[in-house]
Amino acid sequence: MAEAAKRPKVEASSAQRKQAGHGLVEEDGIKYFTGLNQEVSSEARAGALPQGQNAPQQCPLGLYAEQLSGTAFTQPRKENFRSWLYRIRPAAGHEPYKAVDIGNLAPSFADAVSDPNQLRWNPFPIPDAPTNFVQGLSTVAGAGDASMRSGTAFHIYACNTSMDHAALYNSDGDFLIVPQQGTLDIKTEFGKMKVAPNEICVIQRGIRFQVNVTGPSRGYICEVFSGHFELPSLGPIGANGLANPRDFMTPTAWFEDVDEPYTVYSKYHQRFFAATQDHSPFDVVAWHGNYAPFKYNLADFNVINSVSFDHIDPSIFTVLTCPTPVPGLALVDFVIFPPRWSVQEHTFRPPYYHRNCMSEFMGLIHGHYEAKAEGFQPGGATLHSMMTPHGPDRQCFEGASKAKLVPERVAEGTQAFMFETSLSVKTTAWAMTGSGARQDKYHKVWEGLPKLFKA
Ligand SMILES: O=C(O)Cc1cc(O)ccc1O
Ligand SMILES: [Fe+2]
Repeated sequence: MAEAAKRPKVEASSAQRKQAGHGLVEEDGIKYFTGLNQEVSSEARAGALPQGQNAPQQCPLGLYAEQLSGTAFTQPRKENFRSWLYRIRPAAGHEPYKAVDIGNLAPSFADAVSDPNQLRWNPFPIPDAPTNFVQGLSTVAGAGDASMRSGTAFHIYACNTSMDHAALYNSDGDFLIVPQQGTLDIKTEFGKMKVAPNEICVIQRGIRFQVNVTGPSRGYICEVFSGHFELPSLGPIGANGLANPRDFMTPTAWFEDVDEPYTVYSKYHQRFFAATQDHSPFDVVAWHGNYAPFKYNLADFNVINSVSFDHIDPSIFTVLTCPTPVPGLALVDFVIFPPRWSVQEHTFRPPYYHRNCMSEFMGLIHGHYEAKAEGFQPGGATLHSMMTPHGPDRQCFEGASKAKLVPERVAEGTQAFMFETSLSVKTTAWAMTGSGARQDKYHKVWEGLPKLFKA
């Protein structure tokens, strides 16, 4: 069999994805809708959704109707996101929220660290002591202010314990979660999602969710304080390519009717608050709308690149973008560096040396990043802030400037990614010292690049 034919197209759980009736697929025993931000309806009990109206005087099956708005009521129709939830009890029924001191969130970037240096971190440590997803959240970098709905934050989660009888919702923005180690079994108000390394998920503002793990688990989170992630426009690429809409998967309704104490955490102004209630918040029996979490397998990304010469800008690998009101300017682009063929002629093929008016935060899910010989490891990170010069290290430059330019598979068994923001980010004390993961000699990778100039 030819090499290419042997190479699996999809990794991990997507390999088992099956059609499961009209507009649905099934994976790991969970049914999902396919598509992105579509208007859908889902019932975990037949007859639970009212027909012809959202708020009947009495809802079917004795449920309460509740609207969850992801955009202002008045935003234009094609950007208007909201869902109607039909639940056993409304979300409003809980004891008062009290501030709790857990995790390492940065409540503000005003006093965070300004550092224009190239920054790199070893794999962030996963604690040995029992730590759940909420307790294991730490902010690395960011800019802006959640209360002004303006900005972004990059976090690491590192945990080993499930969120038993607990849920979290984020008032500050949307989470794009990138697992690096350990599969996440996520319960949400909209249903369940299983998200393995090399998959990502987006859980939008306000949605209650619970993260369950089976062992040491780590990953990256990009939080956006405004807007929502969407597919990039394809321009002259045409109607298909990059991340295709049908590969996005949204949970179908699932609920638990559990009258036991639950803690609900609220992330509000980048701080945690906790409230108790006497029942599970995962009591949504049916829902309809277009505001719902989703997941995506990065192995489904259709890679497009130069087949003639030169290194194409990494925007060609954009999976999702969170736009600003300025056309073409992202608050954050989520970009990957997937396995692919490299065929460019008379070209220095790795990333070029560059200085960017965007800030580039990179992580590695698995494998080895093409622009760095060593030192950038899975579970670690780099930050090249606005106008911070960077590019291939010396070893990579020397190899690639002399390499024989045959067609070559690059980044095989690898998945690096980038959160690229138009903001100028600051780092946190946790990132710079508390985590113990920062490499203080990173700048040395560019040391000794020889003078090749021939006058
Ligand atoms: O800096 C990086 O490694 C990311 C990156 C990759 C690339 O191919 C071109 C530009 C760029 O910023
Ligand atoms: Fe870069």
